[in-house]
This record gives sequence, structure tokens and C-alpha cells, in this order.
Amino acid sequence: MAILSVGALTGSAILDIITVLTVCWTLWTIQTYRRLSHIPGPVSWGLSVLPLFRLHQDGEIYHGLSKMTEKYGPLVRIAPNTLLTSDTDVVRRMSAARSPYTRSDWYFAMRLVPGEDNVLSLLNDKEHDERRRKMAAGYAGKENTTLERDLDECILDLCRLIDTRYAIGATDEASQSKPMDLARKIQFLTSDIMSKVSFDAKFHDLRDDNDNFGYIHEIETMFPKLFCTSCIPKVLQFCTNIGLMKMFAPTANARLGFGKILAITREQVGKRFDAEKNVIVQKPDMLGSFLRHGLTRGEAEQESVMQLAAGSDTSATGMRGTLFCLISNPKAYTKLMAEIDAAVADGRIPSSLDMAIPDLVARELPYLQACIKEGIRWHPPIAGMLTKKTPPEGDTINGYFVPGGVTISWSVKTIHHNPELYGPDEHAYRPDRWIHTSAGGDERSVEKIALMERNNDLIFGHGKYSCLGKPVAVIELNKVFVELLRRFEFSLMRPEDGWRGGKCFGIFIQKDLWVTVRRREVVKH
Ligand code: HEM
Repeated sequence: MAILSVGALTGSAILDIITVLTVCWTLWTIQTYRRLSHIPGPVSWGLSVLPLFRLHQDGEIYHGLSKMTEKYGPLVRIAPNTLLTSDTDVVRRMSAARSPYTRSDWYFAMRLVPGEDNVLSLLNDKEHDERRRKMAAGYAGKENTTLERDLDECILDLCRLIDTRYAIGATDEASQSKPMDLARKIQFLTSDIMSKVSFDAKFHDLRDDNDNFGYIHEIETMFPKLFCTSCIPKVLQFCTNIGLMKMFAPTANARLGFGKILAITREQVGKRFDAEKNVIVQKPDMLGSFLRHGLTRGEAEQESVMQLAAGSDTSATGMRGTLFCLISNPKAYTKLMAEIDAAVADGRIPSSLDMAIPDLVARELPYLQACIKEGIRWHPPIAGMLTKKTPPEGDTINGYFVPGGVTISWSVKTIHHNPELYGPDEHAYRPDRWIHTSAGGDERSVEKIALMERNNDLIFGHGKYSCLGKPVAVIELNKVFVELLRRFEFSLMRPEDGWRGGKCFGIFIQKDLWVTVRRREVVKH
């Protein structure tokens, strides 16, 4: 009898606790919902973070968030405490140099090693400013005298790989073609570039035609999860605080993957410290610049790992998207080739295939520049939420009062496919829209070109949070199309279904840009 009554008492106590918790959760949900209920958006998304989480899991945030702004307008509620904007003034206001907005805890997920911050994960503005300041000169290329040469070397490695393993001769039978996944080769290129530029230990994926350290595999499997957890930062913080994340963290003695990368960066950073003389070994590269400007050994390790992640997939997406457009667009392709061939013929581009186009020359090729701007507009390389947080006093956005502490994301697709600016063919790849009619392009208004340029700048973020690696990315883009297209003719193998370019978790996971390659008759000076 006694056992039964204790059991009955325990059962009813548990029931009471569940009831109290349910009531508390319901009241909290209602109160949270009401706080932003005046802002348009689907009710279910305002009640729970699950629909947003699902969108991330499905890899659909690029298109999914854009559909939200199309349906609900420039300000939409997409989670209990998160809004979405497609208003470029708001995007600029949030990241302006003296903006009272700060980063939201979305960035917490950008810690690649549990418990260790990098410039992209630092939430405190003062600490973030200080870290940025120490790295600005290295990223800008001012103290990095080997940057352009390193990039040239990697791009020529890519050309060599294609030439020796995949390309057929100008007069060979088409049936001898060897299929090549251009998306994967581009990823090898940017992994080689970033491992060389960030910590001077090239992975040599291009030389071996292989994902040598399993880094690309890791990105494809780890990054989707990482971006999903960015929607639930409180859960992530809790798991980090109780030490759970450390249990699953990559270890430096792993043979492949992220753990191996960590070991390599540690070793490379370690080489810069001469323990006997207690001095930093000076080198004229990015890491050398970071250390000269005061980054500690631990900070340099974190920044090198982050740099690899921030700089490889982004640039790869910019290259793949633009190449896909060029290969499948005869008008743009023909016009670009005419510009490149003319520049080789008159000696602006070195006719030797052992050299790459100098960055300064590429900047002066107007059609190339238009193709790049249109390529990264057509397929912006980052579509992650990058949410910022309203200041404590709140803000008024598009006529709605938004209280303090609310997080605001952006719809990258809506911003760069805005029909008012680019329409009615905003979804078409048309480089001529960037060139004035007086210079042989399609656009009659100089003011409109300036507006589009300003809009495109947002692809690299804005103000105090803008991309530190933009100078590196710009040089890469300036060179890679010229060097590939002047040597090879690419044909899409599956023009009817294009490529698997759409899965977006924040960055894009892109595979299967299958092509065949034929050498071109090389133009001589
Ligand atoms: C086409 C290529 C690239 C694009 C479109 C791009 C875009 C962006 C964007 C949108 C942000 C975040 C802005 C924000 O938080 O609001 C960012 C941050 C960053 N990117 Fe890039 N990026 C590219 C290439 C690179 C490369 C090649 C590197 C390294 C060499 C790099 C390093 C960084 C770093 C370190 C940050 C963090 C800046 C900070 O927290 O202050 N990025 N990038």
C-alpha cells in the first residue's frame, strides 16, 4: 500500500510539474509572439524557430527567404525574435561604422573550434574592431608581397591539371573527351589558394587531383550542420558551456578532415616563433603581417583556420556561378573572348602560358569586369543570415517599430535580383547591363549603373563587418576566367539540367558542373 501511494504521489507530482512547465512555456510563447506580432509574416514562423531551422536543413535558405520577402514585403518575421529585411538602406544602417547595431548571437556558430573566437565569431564590437585592426594590413595585401605570385601559381596549377588530364586537342575527335567536374576542380583551386595564402602550406589538391586532407568532404558535411545550429544559438551556447561541444570537437591528431587542418595550422604558426631567441620569424605574407600587428599565437591559429573556411567556398561559388553563366551564354562568351584575345594580341596580357594576367591589367578590361559583377550578382556567394541585433532603444524600420534585442537577417537573393533595379530580366545573366551604351553596353543611365555598383558592393557585406578578404577574392576573380577561357573551350555535358548549384545553407554546396574541355588555338602577341 505504502509503495503504491508513494508511486501515486510521484506520478501526480510529475504531472503537476509538466502542467506548470507547459503553462509557463505557453505564456512565454504568447508573450514573445505578441512582441513582434505587428510585423508581417506567417504565424507559425513567429511562434517557433522550427520552420527556419527546417529551411536551413533543406538547404533552401537562398530561395526560401526570398519567397518570404516576395510574399510579405521588405520586413518579415521569420522566427520568434528574428526579422528579415530586403531593404538595402537597412542592411547598410545595421553595419555602418558607427551603427548602434551589434552582431547577434547567430555569429556564435562561426566559432570553428569550441570555446575559441575568431574575427567572424566575436560578438563584442570593441574586441571585434581590435582584431580587425590587427589583420587589416595583411588582408589588404599591403604587407603581403607574395600574394599575387601565390595566386598566379595556383591558377596555373589548375590550368596544368586540366591540360594534362582532361583537355583534348583543338582538332581531336570529340568522342575522346574526358568528363570533368569543373565545380570540384574550382574547389581544389580555392583550397590550394587559401592554404597557401593563409598559412603557407598548400594542400596540393590540384597537383594530385584529389581532396588531399579531406577538407572539402568536411566542408560539405560539417558546414550544413554548423549553419543549422546558427538558428538556435542559445542551444549551442548551452552545449558549449556544459562542455558537450568539446566532446565532438575535431582533434589535432586526426589523419584527415578538420582535425588534420588544425594540426597543420598549429604547426605552421608554431614555425613563426623562434623559441630560442624568443622572437617572431619575419615573413612578408599574411600570417607574418598578423603576427607583426600583435595577434597572439592562439589567435593566429584560429584566424588561419577561419580564413580557409571564409575564403575557399565563397570564392569558389563566385567562380563556378560565373563560369556556368559564361559557358552557357554564347553572346557574353563571344564578347569576353574577343576582349581577351585582343588584349593578348596587343601585349597587355602576356602571351606566354607560363604567366597569368596581371591584376592591374584585368581591372582595365571592361567586359571582364562586367562579367564578374554580373556573375556574383546572378549567384551571390554568401547567403547566410548574418543577423545583426537592434540597439536597446529599438529602431523604426519600414514604418514598424522594432524593439531592442531583435535580430535582423537579410534576403540576399531579393537584394541582388531586385526587379526595380535589374528588371524585367533580373534573373538573366547579362553583363552588358553594367556598361553604358556609349561604351558598347546596354545601359543608358550612368546613375543607374552607379546604383547597381552600390548594390553589388553589399555582396561583400558592409562597413564595420565587411569582408576582410575582398582584396584577395577580387584578384582571384580577375585572373581565373581569363586564364581558363584563353586556353580552353568548355562544353556543358548536361545543359538541360545545368548543375547542382542551388543547395544553400549559408554558403552553397555545389557539385556536378560536368564539362568536356578542348584546347583553344592560342592567340600570340
Ligand atoms: C567572392 C568571395 C567572397 C565573398 C562574396 C565574401 C563575402 C563576405 C561577407 C558577406 C562577409 C560577412 C559580412 C557580415 O558579417 O556582415 C564576409 C566576412 C569575412 N570574409 Fe569574406 N567573402 C569572400 C571571400 C573571402 C576571402 C577570399 C577571404 C579570405 C582571404 C575572406 C575573409 C573574410 C573574413 C575574415 C570575414 C570576417 C570579417 C569580420 O568579421 O570583420 N572572404 N565575407
